[in-house]
Amino acid sequence: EPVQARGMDIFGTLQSFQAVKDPETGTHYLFDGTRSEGVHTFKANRMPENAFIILSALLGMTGFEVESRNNFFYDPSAVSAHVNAGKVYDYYKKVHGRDSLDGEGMKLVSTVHIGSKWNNAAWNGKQMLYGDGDGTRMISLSGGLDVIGHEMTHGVITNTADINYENESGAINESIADILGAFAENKTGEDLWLLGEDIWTPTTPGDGLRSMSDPGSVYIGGYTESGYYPDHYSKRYIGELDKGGVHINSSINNKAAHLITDGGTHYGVSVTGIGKTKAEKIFYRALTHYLTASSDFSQMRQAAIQAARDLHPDRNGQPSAEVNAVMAAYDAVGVQ
Ligand SMILES: CCCCC[C@H](S)C(=O)N[C@@H](Cc1ccccc1)C(=O)N[C@@H](C)C(=O)O
Ligand SMILES: [Zn+2]
Repeated sequence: EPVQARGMDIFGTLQSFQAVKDPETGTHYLFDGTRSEGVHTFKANRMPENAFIILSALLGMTGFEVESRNNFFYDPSAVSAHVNAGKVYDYYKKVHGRDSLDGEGMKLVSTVHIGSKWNNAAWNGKQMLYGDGDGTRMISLSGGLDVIGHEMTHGVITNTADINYENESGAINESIADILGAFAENKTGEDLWLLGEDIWTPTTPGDGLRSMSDPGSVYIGGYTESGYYPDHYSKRYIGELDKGGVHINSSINNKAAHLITDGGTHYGVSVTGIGKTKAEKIFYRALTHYLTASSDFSQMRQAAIQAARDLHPDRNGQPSAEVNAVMAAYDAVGVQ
């Protein structure tokens, strides 16, 4: 039956959350039945990540129940994954009126300790998977609320536009995961626009895996001519690596989202920001009403403009400030 349980998250913060107790054995499980069909968090058995990703997708393998003693859970990665999944569930419910990833309350399944020192997290079409990080480049990825928002947004994408995961479509897929993941984390200031800042390079503060506000400030190595993430369509990566640069070119659309929200002048184009509350609804509506599996950057622009027009109609034949911000932002990053 449902019980209030406690445990330490990866930052050593005591968390209190929903779990269940097996009346026969008295064992507790990381299952929160208060959010639709539930939030269930498991641990893997150090199986290599590629094997686990495939087998869990094919066979529905989820790993093992997380053990506890006297209703206290001692696995910080699992506690972080469990608590953060609940927070992202609440974000989609409260802000977008969406009941879980499929809109019908589907169970949220996460498994932590995937692979060994794996510096990544994934969505395998059915559940979220989190690595522990190698301790230097990354720490347990389930500690990043924007990471969990990113992976769960892939779940929303699967159940809506189901955007392809390569080339321009893949970059849009990745960018929507970053945008709604960052908005779910709902930080303020520059931290809103950094991805993975809480679990990235524990000894270096203020950095992240990607920056939405200034993509070109983050070094990515030899993928691009400059060695930095692109912040304009003319600088996009064209090649085979990273499935055609899905984690590279996503920065172009991320920058558009930053400009729509906060405004700014980018390559001489000025945008008047409209704020997070409007921006997140425009991107959610673009995803759920206009994007498709093969959407490219140009179609992302059109989808965002149409979503903005739906939510903020023209007046006297003139586009609203919101529609103008979307058009200007895509002009600024060179997407027509
Ligand atoms: C092997 C399967 C790889 C799946 C890639 C997943 S969806 C992904 O994009 N993961 C994010 C994790 C993340 C998210 C936000 C902040 C930090 C890290 C990601 O960006 N992965 C990078 C490291 C990559 O796969 O290149
Ligand atoms: Zn992703």
